[in-house]
Amino acid sequence: YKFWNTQPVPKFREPNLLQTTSGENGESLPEGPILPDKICKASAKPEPEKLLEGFEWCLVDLDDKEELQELYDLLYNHYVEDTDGSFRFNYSTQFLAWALKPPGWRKDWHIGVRTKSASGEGGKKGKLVAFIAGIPVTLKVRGSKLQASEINFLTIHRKLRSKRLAPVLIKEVTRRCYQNGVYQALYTAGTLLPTPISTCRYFHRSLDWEHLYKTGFSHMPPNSSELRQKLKYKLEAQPGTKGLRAMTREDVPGVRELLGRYLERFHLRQEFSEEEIEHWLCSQASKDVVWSYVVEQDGKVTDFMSYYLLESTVLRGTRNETIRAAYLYYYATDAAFPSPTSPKPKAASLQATLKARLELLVHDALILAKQDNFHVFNAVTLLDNPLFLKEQKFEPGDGKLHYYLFNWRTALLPGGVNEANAVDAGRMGGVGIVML
Ligand SMILES: CCCCCCCCCCCCCC(=O)SCCNC(=O)CCNC(=O)[C@H](O)C(C)(C)COP(=O)(O)OP(=O)(O)OC[C@H]1O[C@@H](n2cnc3c(N)ncnc32)[C@H](O)[C@@H]1OP(=O)(O)O
Ligand SMILES: Cc1c(COc2ccc(F)c(F)c2F)oc2cccc(OCCCNCc3cccnc3)c12
Repeated sequence: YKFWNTQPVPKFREPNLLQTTSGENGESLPEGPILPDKICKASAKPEPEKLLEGFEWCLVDLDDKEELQELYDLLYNHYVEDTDGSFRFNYSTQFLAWALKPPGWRKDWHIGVRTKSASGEGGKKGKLVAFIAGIPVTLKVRGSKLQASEINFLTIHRKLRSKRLAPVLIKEVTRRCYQNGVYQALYTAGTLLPTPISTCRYFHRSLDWEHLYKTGFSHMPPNSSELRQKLKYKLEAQPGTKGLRAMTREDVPGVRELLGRYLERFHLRQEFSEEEIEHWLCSQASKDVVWSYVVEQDGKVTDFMSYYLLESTVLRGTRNETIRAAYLYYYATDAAFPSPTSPKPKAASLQATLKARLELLVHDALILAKQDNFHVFNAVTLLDNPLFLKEQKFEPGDGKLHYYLFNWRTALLPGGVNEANAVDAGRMGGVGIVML
């Protein structure tokens, strides 16, 4: 039987709020909202979506250690696994607090579903069995600036799957966004839903091949050996870039300016305030979650790069093994801009300069991550990543990362891969947002 009253079939066919620019008979439609703001606002009911008996809505208070732990436990046991169910993301409590409480965060966008506790009203809290979260984000999509929400960490307890609860959670977070005057949302998913605006692919660069082999993350390629694999991924003991040092709060204005200019080269990107740059890259909240480095030359920040820690639990093994993965986060370099002195360089030589610079920065990131005992370094084919993935020995992952923009019509964006799903540096300039 169904826990959830399947929503009455809507009288009219609900507009697909995820579509690209061509209409039914191929005519090109204008960029912009699919449902006008005032329609969204008017449609936001004052009451939450109905849940069937035995379940109730709740807010998950991430400032409460106990509730943060409950969320951690729900995700630890029921969040995303890789395609063949060998690994599951293990977002730490510090990571979740950092990811879900950026400047401007809203308590009413941390939405949970609990079982109704036996003692009815006001008794002990029931069990947290589902969650969905949104955070506020300022998006730039081609020429448009949107105050949107970023939706993430949608999770339903395994025992409550395939009961149409996900659409109820999505409707509820939509309602609360509308109530707050937010009519667009950005999210990623590994599953193919109506109309992604872009599709990327993730890549993995081995740092500790033996550990990845032992845990079943990596396999022995034909006619290779453990020694040969270790040699293939061997790294220098120290980074090589002159002027490379850990980012500090004093670097925030310089990094914000550099990143802002660098991201203008991508059709989909986020605008960051100084508070947001600090939060995401070098705050107390990002400690032990994000590592950020700058390159300072003649008192100026000319480059920066960062990566975040996200462990995965190994599900098959007996001993509760873990994979410590570093994920390439934001970076920027002034090698992307024509230098004011040299005459207008040809695009090809500018890209060659950028590629060379990014190789050095990412190679140093690999060395630093290896120093900190990470087992693997992951990256997605967004930003300028296609310029260095192959050379830096990243191998393709077995899934895709689809980007979705809810209630905003815009043309498809290149995701750094071609039709054959191979990395393609000719398909850059689209996605400039790194999703956690
Ligand atoms: C303006 C503001 C708007 C705000 C909202 C914007 C939209 C936000 C959208 C959410 C962004 C999330 C971003 C992330 O967090 S992506 C990570 C998602 N989480 C996981 O993968 C964790 C493990 N899996 C689960 O917990 C469940 O399997 C989930 C919860 C994923 C589905 O639960 P369940 O397996 O019990 O299924 P159901 O019977 O309830 O419902 C089946 C329906 O749900 C559709 N479905 C399945 N997976 C997803 C998915 N990842 N995004 C959107 N829709 C999804 C599916 O097409 C089907 O619809 P329809 O095709 O039959 O109609
Ligand atoms: C997703 C994803 C994978 C899929 O493979 C794994 C999934 C879970 C694991 F525990 C694991 F170890 C994987 F390799 O490998 C990645 C490497 C780099 C970045 C990745 O996703 C980044 C954004 C994930 N955010 C939300 C989300 C989560 C899951 C599916 N789709 C979207 C991924």
